[in-house]
Amino acid sequence: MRGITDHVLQMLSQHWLATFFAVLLLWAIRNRYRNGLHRYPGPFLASVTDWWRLVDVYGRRPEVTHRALHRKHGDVVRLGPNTLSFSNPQALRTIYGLNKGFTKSEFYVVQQSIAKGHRLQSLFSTTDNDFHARFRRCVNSAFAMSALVQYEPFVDNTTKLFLDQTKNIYVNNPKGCDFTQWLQFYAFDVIGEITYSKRHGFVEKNKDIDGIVAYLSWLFLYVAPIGQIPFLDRLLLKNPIYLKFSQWGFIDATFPVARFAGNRMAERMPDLTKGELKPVPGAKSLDLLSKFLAAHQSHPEFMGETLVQTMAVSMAFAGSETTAISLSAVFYFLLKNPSALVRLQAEIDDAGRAGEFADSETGLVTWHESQRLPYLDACIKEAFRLHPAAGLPLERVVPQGGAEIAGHFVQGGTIVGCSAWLIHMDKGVFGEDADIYRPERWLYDEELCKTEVGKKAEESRVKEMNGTMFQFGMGSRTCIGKNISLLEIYKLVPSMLRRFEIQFVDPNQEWELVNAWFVKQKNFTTSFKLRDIVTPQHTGKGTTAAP
Ligand code: HEM
Repeated sequence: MRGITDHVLQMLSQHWLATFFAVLLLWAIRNRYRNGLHRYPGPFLASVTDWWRLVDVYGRRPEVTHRALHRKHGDVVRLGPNTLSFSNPQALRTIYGLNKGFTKSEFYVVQQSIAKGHRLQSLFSTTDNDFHARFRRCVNSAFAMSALVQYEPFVDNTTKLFLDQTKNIYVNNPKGCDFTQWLQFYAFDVIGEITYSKRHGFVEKNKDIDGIVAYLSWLFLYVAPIGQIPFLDRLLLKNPIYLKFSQWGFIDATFPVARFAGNRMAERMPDLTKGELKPVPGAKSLDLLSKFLAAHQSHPEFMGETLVQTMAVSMAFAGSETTAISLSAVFYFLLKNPSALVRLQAEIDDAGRAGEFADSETGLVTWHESQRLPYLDACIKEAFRLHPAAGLPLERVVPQGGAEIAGHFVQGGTIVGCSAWLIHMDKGVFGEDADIYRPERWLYDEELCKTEVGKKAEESRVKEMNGTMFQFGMGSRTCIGKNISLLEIYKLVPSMLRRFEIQFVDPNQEWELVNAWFVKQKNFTTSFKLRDIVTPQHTGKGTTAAP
């Protein structure tokens, strides 16, 4: 027996190059035929190695590749040896449906932040459905629509400051404004204020405090490609040696956002260093941190200090870049489509004349006032549709036993996902002109609504579009901060348009997109001029709209 082993080892060492290629070939064949996925079309290299998709994502425009591949191959495309992308909206209900047993893939684990050398398993990044369900139950009420009322004053503070600072810094400024960055400063400060009743200070200082924005941008640039081969993360940022050194205090691997959260918690809870999670006596606050602390008090066995901190950190992680990207998209498409901008401006000014806004001094619009502006709603939805923030398929692992997805049986363990960049282009749902910006598609066609049948058809058309929108994900892992981000967007857009005339500095300049998991815009430079805020017109019988 020993003789045979020696002989084989000798052969292998003599022919190591041939051995290496033979092993490589076997590995490629195994990958190619894995889980029966060879039936699905896609780039050949993608079927044998995940390096194909890593390189594609590293190119920073994977959504363009995904669209081209689906145009060529149809509804299902193989993006990796074990990965399928679905573009048919029917797939959404199965992959993201409640209690279907799909779990998030390891892509999300790469997004865990680190504090003092420890990974923070967050609501967003956990792959454990039971842990997630328990965690979500603890914090869900803090994000309910009814809680919005409590957060609106926080949003108002930052929005008023933002309007004033836009005036002070950017009105008639010949250099113009890097609008995406400016909106990101806004989104960071709003989320800081809602979470801790304290802004980070981006808008006041008009600068990236503690390099948080730059760090986050860098992190997403890392997460997007490395997430395609998550194992690499263990060799790089979550290298156990690096983490150990950090735990021993030799290096500081704490994410700046986590440090900010830690400092705010320490201010709020002086006894934190003694391991006690007790708020300052008498402190009264309606912010998110106070709600997470209340969740700790009602579920102390589950919601410990780490989870409270993780939740606070997640707010900045998940809620700033995404909101800023969506706000940028709303403004960008309006500026690129002057007829839509004119119509929206008219809707807002008419409401101003009709006395529908309580504030005629700062231009601030309340959430309730914004809900009475249907064309605003259409413009925001159309921007969400054409530029969803997340730019990669939201990956899920098929449960053991496999699943039928949009007419295809897929084996357990396969990674599957849908990208909003494809779903939102579905012509069957959004119309033949799905690839152009047309907010009117969200409004009922008045002509058709003249008959009962036509009205029903219009209602079901718009209902189907709403039900297919995927910018916030779907199912049990749908965005928990959706209502907060809508609060910001529906308030800020009309408030800005009441107060300023916004233009491109160079009308011919197109923005540049960088898809680093979230699709961030660059080269979106705008100028601002002050507008006279339209005030209510008094007719003697109260306030009425102008003709
Ligand atoms: C326009 C702004 C936003 C967009 C487009 C957006 C998008 C998303 C998407 C697509 C997901 C699901 C990811 C997946 O299934 O893989 C998600 C989850 C999440 N979002 Fe948002 N988000 C936004 C704003 C916010 C805000 C403001 C917060 C916090 C206040 C937030 C916190 C979260 C959290 C914690 C999750 C994980 C939820 C869970 O797994 O239970 N997001 N978001």
